[in-house]
Amino acid sequence: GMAPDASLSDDEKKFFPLKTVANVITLFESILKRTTEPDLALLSIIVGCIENTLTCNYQILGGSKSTVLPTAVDETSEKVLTIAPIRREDDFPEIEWSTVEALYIKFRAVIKSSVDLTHYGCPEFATRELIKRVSDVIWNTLTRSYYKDRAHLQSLYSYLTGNKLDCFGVALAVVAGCQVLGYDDVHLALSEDHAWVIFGPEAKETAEVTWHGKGNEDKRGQPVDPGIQARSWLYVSGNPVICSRFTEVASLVSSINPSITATIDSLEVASLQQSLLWVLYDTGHLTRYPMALGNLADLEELNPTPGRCPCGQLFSQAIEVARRCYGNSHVYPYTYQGGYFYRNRMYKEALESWANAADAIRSYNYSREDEEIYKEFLEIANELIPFVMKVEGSGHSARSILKDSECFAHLLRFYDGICQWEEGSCTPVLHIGWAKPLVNTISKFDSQVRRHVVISCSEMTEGEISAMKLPVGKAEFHREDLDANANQVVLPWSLEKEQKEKDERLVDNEVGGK
Ligand SMILES: FC(F)(F)Cc1cc2c(N3CCN(c4nnc(C(F)(F)F)s4)CC3)ncnc2s1
Repeated sequence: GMAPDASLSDDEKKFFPLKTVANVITLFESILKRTTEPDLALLSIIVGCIENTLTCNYQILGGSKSTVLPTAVDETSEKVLTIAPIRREDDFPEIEWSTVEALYIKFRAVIKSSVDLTHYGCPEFATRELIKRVSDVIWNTLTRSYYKDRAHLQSLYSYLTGNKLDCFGVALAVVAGCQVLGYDDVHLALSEDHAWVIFGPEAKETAEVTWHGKGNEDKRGQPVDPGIQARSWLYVSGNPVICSRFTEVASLVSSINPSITATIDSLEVASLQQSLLWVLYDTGHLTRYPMALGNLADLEELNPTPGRCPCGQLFSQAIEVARRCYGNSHVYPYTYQGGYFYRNRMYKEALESWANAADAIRSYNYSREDEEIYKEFLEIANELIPFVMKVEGSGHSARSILKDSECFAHLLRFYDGICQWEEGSCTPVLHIGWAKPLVNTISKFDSQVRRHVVISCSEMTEGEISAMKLPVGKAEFHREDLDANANQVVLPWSLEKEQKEKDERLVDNEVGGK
C-alpha cells in the first residue's frame, strides 16, 4: 500500500537497491504505468543520484601520468579516473532506498516548512504569490556563488546534497515543490533555451521562476511578457512545450548529462538515459517534445538500439512535431538533423536542414537574450559550412555539391534567413566576421551553377514563375515573405560583376568556337 508521505508502493520499494540500468527501467515503468501522477522530486533524486555517483566521483590524474590504470577505489572512496579499456556494465552504484527516501523527505520538509499555505488562503489553484514564494525558497537555499553552467546541476539530488542548481534545475525544483504542496495546476513551460511555469484554472497564467543567461536581471514572479515573447526566439513566439507531469518526467530524463569530462561520457548513464527515453517514447510522452526526440536520436546515433527505428527517423519526427504543433517556430529540430547529416558526410542534406533552420529563425527579431541560437548559426556559417566547402572543393567529381544548384539555393536560403532575422532587430546579427566565410563559400560555387539559380520572389505569380520555363535541374529560390521594398535577392555585388565578366568570357568563347 502507499505510505502517506512516501511516493512509492511497498512493491516498488522492493526494486531497491537499484544495481543495474534494467532495475531503474523496471521501477520507472512501474511508476509511469500507475495512474497517480509521477512524483517529480522522487524521480529527479533517483536519476540525479545515479548520474552524480557515476560522473562526479572522479579526480583527473595529473597530465604526466598518461598510463592506463585499472579502476581503483581508494579508502576515501574517491575513484581515480582511469581510461579503463572496457567499462563493465555492472560498474553501477548500488542505490539504497534509504538514501533516496532521506533526500525525498528532506525536500518535502524544506518546502512544507517554508511555505505556510494558510498565508495564501489555501487556494485550490496556485497563485502567483505562492509560486514566487516557492521560487524564493529554492533561490534562497542555493549556494551564494558557483559556476552556473557546470554539468550535473539540473537535479534535486544536486540541490539537496550540494545546494546547487542550473537554470533548468530551479524551474524543475519549483514545479516539484508545488507538487509537494498539492498544486497540480503548476506545470513547466519549455522553450529551446528557457523555462517558466503555467498555472491557474485554465492554465493560462504564466510566471518566471528562474534566471536566464548571464548578466540578465531575473524576472522571477512576473508573467512572461507577451510583447517580448512575440518576437524573440527565447520565448519561441508563444509556442513553448507545455508539460504535463509525464512530459516533466521526460524533461528531467532529457536533462540527464552522461559527461564525465568534455571528452568522456559514462556509458552507464548514457545507457540509462537512452532506455528511459524509449520508455517515455513508448508511453507517448515524447510525442510533443521535439528536443527530447532529438536527444534520443543523438543517443541512438552513437549506440543504435536493435529493433528500434533508425535515428534519422527520430530527427524527422522531431521536425514534424515542431511544424505541426509549434508553428515551425523551433530551430533546434533542424540543427539536430543538420548536425546528424554533417557528421555522416551527407552535406547536401545538411545544407537543406540548415536552410530550414534559417527559415525558422527568419520571422524573429534578434534580441540580446538569444545568444545561444546566434552561436549555433555562427558555428554553422563560419565552421561547418566552410569545412564542407573545403572537403567538397577538393573533389572535382561532377556530383560535387559545388556544381549543384539546389545546394547553392539552400545556401542562399540559409544566409537570407539570417539576414531577415536581423532586419527589424534592435541588435545586429551579422558583422565583418561573417562576411569573409560568406563570400568565400558563395564564390566556391561554379559560375555555371550560380547562373542556374533563379531567385524568384513572392510578388511573382505562380504563372509568371512557371512561364520562366526553367530548364530541368534549375533550383528555384522562393522568398515567401518579402519586405515590400526589397523584392529581389541581390548577390554580393562583387559576385555579380565577376558573374558578368565570366558570362561575357563564356559567350566570347562560345562565339570564338574555342
Ligand atoms: F529548460 C531550458 F531552459 F533548459 C530549455 C530547455 C533545453 C532542453 C534540452 N536541450 C537544449 C538543446 N539541446 C541541444 N542539443 N543539441 C542541439 C542541436 F544544436 F544539435 F540542435 S540543441 C540539448 C538539450 N533538451 C530537452 N529539454 C530542454 S528544455
